[in-house]
Amino acid sequence: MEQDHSVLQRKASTLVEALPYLKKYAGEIFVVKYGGHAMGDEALAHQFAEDITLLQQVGINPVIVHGGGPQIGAMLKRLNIDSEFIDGLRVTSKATVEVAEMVLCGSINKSIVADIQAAGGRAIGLSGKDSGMVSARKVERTKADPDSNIEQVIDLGFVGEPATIDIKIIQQCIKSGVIPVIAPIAPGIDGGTYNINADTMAGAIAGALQARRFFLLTDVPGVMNKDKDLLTELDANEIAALKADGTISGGMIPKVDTCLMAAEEGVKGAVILDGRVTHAILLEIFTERGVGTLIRA
Ligand SMILES: Nc1ncnc2c1ncn2[C@@H]1O[C@H](COP(=O)(O)OP(=O)(O)O)[C@@H](O)[C@H]1O
Ligand SMILES: CC(=O)N[C@@H](CCC(=O)OP(=O)(O)O)C(=O)O
Repeated sequence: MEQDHSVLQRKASTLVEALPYLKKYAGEIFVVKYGGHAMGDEALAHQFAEDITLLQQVGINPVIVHGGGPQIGAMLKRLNIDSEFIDGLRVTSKATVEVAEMVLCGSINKSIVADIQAAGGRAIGLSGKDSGMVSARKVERTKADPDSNIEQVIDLGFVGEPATIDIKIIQQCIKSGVIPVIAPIAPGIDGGTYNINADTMAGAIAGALQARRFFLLTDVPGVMNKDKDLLTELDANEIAALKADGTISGGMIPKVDTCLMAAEEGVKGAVILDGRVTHAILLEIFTERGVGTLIRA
């Protein structure tokens, strides 16, 4: 019987296509934001861990920052704690931040680490609290009152954004061949614990590390227009217009903002892409056209 070589040939041609990229990226840091919606499926989670391990094996230095919004939401519901979002940020009471820390630094962080270990890689779970990596400042939001038009401060509670980032512990992990897996929880300058949007945390870390690439994995193909067509590239002006007319809303707001900030800080490729697609990261890195939305400064 004649053998069908087509599958092998396809694999070989993909590998040949990938070779120039492997050389180009060897020794570079890639920050990957792994979103709560993208990690819902167990098989995809294992595949994500395998892809990350493969990147490390070919000489790239992956750094993972993860979310877990839906998982925090589910736990809050079980505990009968109400939760609401303003501009993609969870209003965070004292009780909510306790749950966020438990879910992010506990179950989610450890399950990503375990998946990477099972895939043959080495990983360590950290949060902004560990080794003084991140300190947070409280996020301020204002909104104009529709009647008086006077700006009013909205209190989001224990929602923070990175104020300082010390990259030493991340660099030490990379040097030791260990993949850092970072949860978006950090101590405030006031001593409290702050819940940081994972996109914001990831972009700040990508900027501080001067990462070569920054990937935000989510549950949509990228940024889409009103007709649901994928927008393959966006700059700051286009993003401002899409936010102003409401095309970009909710959880997509912190994503585009953090990509812009990372790009402005020197990250060369900030991309929002679909974490539900098989081997999404590999397709983005090792193909000429890539997938998702590339954000330019
Ligand atoms: N213009 C847009 N294009 C794509 N998604 C958008 C857009 N505007 C808002 N979104 C919403 O942003 C969501 C992704 O953000 P989020 O739910 O916070 O994901 P994650 O958990 O991956 O961080 C999408 O599922 C979609 O509902
Ligand atoms: C302040 C804030 O909104 N924090 C987020 C942190 C987790 C997160 O960002 O998770 P995803 O990336 O899965 O959305 C939250 O509480 O949901």
